[in-house]
Amino acid sequence: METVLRWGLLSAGLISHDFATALRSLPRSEHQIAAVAARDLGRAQDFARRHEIPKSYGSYEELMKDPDVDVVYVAPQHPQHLGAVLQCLAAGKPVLCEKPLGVTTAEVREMVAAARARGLFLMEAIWTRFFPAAEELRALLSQGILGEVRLVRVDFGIELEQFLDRSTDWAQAGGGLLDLGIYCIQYISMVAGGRRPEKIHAVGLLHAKGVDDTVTTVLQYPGGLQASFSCSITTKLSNSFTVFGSKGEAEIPPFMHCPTELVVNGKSTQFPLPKVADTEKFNFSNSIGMVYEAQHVRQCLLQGLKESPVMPLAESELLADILEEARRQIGLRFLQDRA
Ligand SMILES: NC(=O)C1=CN([C@@H]2O[C@H](COP(=O)(O)OP(=O)(O)OC[C@H]3O[C@@H](n4cnc5c(N)ncnc54)[C@H](OP(=O)(O)O)[C@@H]3O)[C@@H](O)[C@H]2O)C=CC1
Ligand SMILES: O=C1OC[C@@H](O)[C@H](O)[C@H]1O
Repeated sequence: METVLRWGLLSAGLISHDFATALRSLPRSEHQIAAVAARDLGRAQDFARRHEIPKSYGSYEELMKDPDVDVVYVAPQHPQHLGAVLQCLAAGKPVLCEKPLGVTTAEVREMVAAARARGLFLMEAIWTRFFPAAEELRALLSQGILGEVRLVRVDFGIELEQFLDRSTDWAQAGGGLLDLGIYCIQYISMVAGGRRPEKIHAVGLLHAKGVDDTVTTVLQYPGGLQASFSCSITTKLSNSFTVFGSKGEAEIPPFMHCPTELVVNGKSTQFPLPKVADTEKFNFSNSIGMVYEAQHVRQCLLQGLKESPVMPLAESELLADILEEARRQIGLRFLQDRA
């Protein structure tokens, strides 16, 4: 593969706009956007004009056949990830798919198996892990700076119901767990070294529209590590993440899902975002930070990797398992859940 990575974007939606804006801030010798596809050609064309993308398609399938696309960024809403990812893999394209990779564990395992069967790269876009603050925390944990890690607390609550229709759309697998809770679980799993919890207990309030409104879950890992998280689409929470160990504590303040600060035993270190022109507007907080995951994907592909060592496929499966068990315990089922 040439050193320039040519992206194809599936969807002309909100996060796809942010990702395109972030990609355009990177050196063109390393990242270019070759094409965008949307269900509606007109919207794809408008998006392409906005982002100076040479090609636009009115169907995802057309983009997947484009030989000028090296990797596909899958960014429709949750329920559309499965079909798009499987089609991309069948077309021989490596994939970066937005979180959550799938709505159910069965969906995630189907995508993982397809990627492995075809020997193609697949990564769930848990962009948080690629921020310098998160990388620094991983390094400190591996050095044992906090001693034996004993307890993790994290929460993610935003009043999404007030401005994001999909957050309360049951048919689109809305709610807090899949959209926001996944960020909490990925931090807990990162601290736990990707190990499987031995106990999961979830309590939850369901929203009038049938999705999860606010959920609190506790987990226990072999060896005694305990973790708790809360997520909400109706209540603003602290949106911070804290790890307590036998020798100290580390905290990532809000917004922990796109971190620019790490506090270790009271000492703060800032990790400023890359500079971007004031004229560039984003739909979500700190989206310029999507450059980190894009650069990671390029490095993985240049090295011929089939999955990310930082966000491995087995861990995407584990995140899906934890999400599904929490949903089961609070009585939340989606269309995609098998009988
Ligand atoms: N990493 C991050 O920080 C963020 C990640 N995300 C993730 O990205 C994904 C998209 O979120 P967001 O951009 O806010 O979503 P949008 O509401 O912008 O929808 C994205 C696209 O999904 C497709 N779509 C929407 N509704 C339907 C439907 N009913 N049936 C079929 N397709 C539909 C459309 O694709 P088309 O354009 O082709 O018509 C739409 O443009 C989610 O999975 C979310 O978890 C979202 C926000 C932040
Ligand atoms: O990934 C996300 O991060 C920020 C939230 O506002 C958004 O709904 C979610 O999809």
